[in-house]
Amino acid sequence: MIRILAKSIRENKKYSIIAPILVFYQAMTNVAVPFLMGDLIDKGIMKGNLTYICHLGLVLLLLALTGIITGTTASWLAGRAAAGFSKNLRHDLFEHIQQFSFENIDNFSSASLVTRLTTDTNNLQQAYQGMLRIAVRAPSVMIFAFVMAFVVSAKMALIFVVVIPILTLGLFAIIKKARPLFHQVFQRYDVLNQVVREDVRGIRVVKSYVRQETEKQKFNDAADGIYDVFLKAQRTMALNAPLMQFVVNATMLLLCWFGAKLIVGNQLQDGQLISMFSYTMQILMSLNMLSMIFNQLSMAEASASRIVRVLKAQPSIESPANGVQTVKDGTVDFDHVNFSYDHDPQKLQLQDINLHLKAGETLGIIGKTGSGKSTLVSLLPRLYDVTSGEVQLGGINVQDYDLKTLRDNVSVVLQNNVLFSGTVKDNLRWGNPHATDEQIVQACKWAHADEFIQKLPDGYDTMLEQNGTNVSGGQMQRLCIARALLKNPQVLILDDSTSAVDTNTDAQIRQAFRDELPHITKIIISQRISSISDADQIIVLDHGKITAQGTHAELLKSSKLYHDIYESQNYQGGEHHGEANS
Ligand SMILES: Nc1ncnc2c1ncn2[C@@H]1O[C@H](COP(=O)(O)OP(=O)(O)OP(=O)(O)O)[C@@H](O)[C@H]1O
Repeated sequence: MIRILAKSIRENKKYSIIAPILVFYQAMTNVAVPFLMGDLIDKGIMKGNLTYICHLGLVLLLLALTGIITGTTASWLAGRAAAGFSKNLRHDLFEHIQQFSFENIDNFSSASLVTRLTTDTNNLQQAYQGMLRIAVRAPSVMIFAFVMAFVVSAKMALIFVVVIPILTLGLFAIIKKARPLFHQVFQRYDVLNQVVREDVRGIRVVKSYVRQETEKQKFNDAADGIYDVFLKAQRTMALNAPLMQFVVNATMLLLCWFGAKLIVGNQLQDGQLISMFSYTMQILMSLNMLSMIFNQLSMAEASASRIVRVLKAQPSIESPANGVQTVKDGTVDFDHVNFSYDHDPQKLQLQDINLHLKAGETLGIIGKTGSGKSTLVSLLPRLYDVTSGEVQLGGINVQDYDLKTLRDNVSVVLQNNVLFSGTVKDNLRWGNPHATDEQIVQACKWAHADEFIQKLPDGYDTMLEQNGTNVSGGQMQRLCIARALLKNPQVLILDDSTSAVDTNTDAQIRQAFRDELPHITKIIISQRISSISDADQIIVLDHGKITAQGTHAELLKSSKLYHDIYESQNYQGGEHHGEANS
């Protein structure tokens, strides 16, 4: 785990090495000061030796100054190293997630990937900063203060031999109790993130179904969940203060008692007793800091393992070495294709699919909800890989293509397509970053989007809100089709992508495809018979199987399901008057 995370340190390595060295130096100065102070009192002040006071005073001043400078520099370097580390880690995570297949995303869920990129990475940043400073400072101060205490007075230092194990046991018992609670806090943050994400993304649905109260309740439950566990954890951690107070006071009392005895017996000097007080504070405070950093590191461990799980996950679909770089044409073949999302041959979502499409042909796909239409088309651009059988494009197995080449040549307008914040033109250029303005306008004309874009306040430079909330559903679908056309693909897949477009415009878009883009193979999934009735061939899917195949006229005779859908859409003389009733 550490080896994988350490890869993200990179250019911050030098800061990560220098910071602990400076922290160590600062710790040494902190430990040296009480010893020299004691000396200054005993040999300088008590004996009225001004030269000694001046010399030692100067040394003390120098130590204090260098301690402050190294401490401040160390803080700055550790902060910089930790921020740089988390920036790299976030970048590495993001890059890795970009290579994920749909299956990988399904496995992690997008909400949990967001938490890992944000909350978990923040935890690691704080833990890393703590590691560079406190995890070095606390043990260094503790060990050296302990040694110095022995140097000053071995007899009195024996007090620490008794006190330190008691305090250590107490502190770690508290942490042991609080640790699982802190882990729970982070899990509950996941729940809160999920609720907020869902609500914010679906705010329009929430409002239209007047579900604000339910959503508020869900949010309150999640927020209260965090509050409750956090309160429990803090209640446990609050025991730290009385324990520390008790141990510090008890140690001071013991020191006073033994110290007074030793001073009376001339075995200890006043300055040495004062040094012992300082060392007591340093040792006990360091122990407290150690327990805190131990807690922070153990919390970060949970975040680290969640992040490493993502970094270790291999993309389930990768580009082959020396993949084919060109696609001859848009011929599509499905040869005895079976598919299961769970890789389980007993739970197939697609069964024995056989299809042959010549380049430029149009295939219509219709079937009930959940019959496997989207699944079928997702196999062509390798959004998922077949469980058995073979899918070919241009006569070559899709798995033999370079993945970018394949996806550039198979343009998919998905069912839940999204637009991103930016101008209309920016969004369209996702299809082809080098597209000229003329090419953009042309694609929009084919998709019947040009007309409404021209009417937008700034035309093609109009800003779109995230997910295209300032355009209508049908306009968004047409923009997505234009974006897909700009890729100049061999195959264009429209997965129910004109459902919000009126039938007239839908027909005009298909007409444009036929007239202007005859070389592109078109695969159209639709719930509307009118959207596919003029296709060269149509397949009817039912429970993952092709139950009928042919032209519109043939299917009306041969497929009862097709006929029923046709009837339910109230066709009269080829005119469409309704929607699919699947
Ligand atoms: N990511 C997924 N993981 C697991 N099962 C899935 C996944 N996506 C779809 N399924 C399942 O696969 C089957 C086919 O789903 P698919 O989305 O292909 O149907 P569809 O015909 O396109 O439906 P619709 O018309 O509603 O879009 C369904 O039973 C569905 O629950």
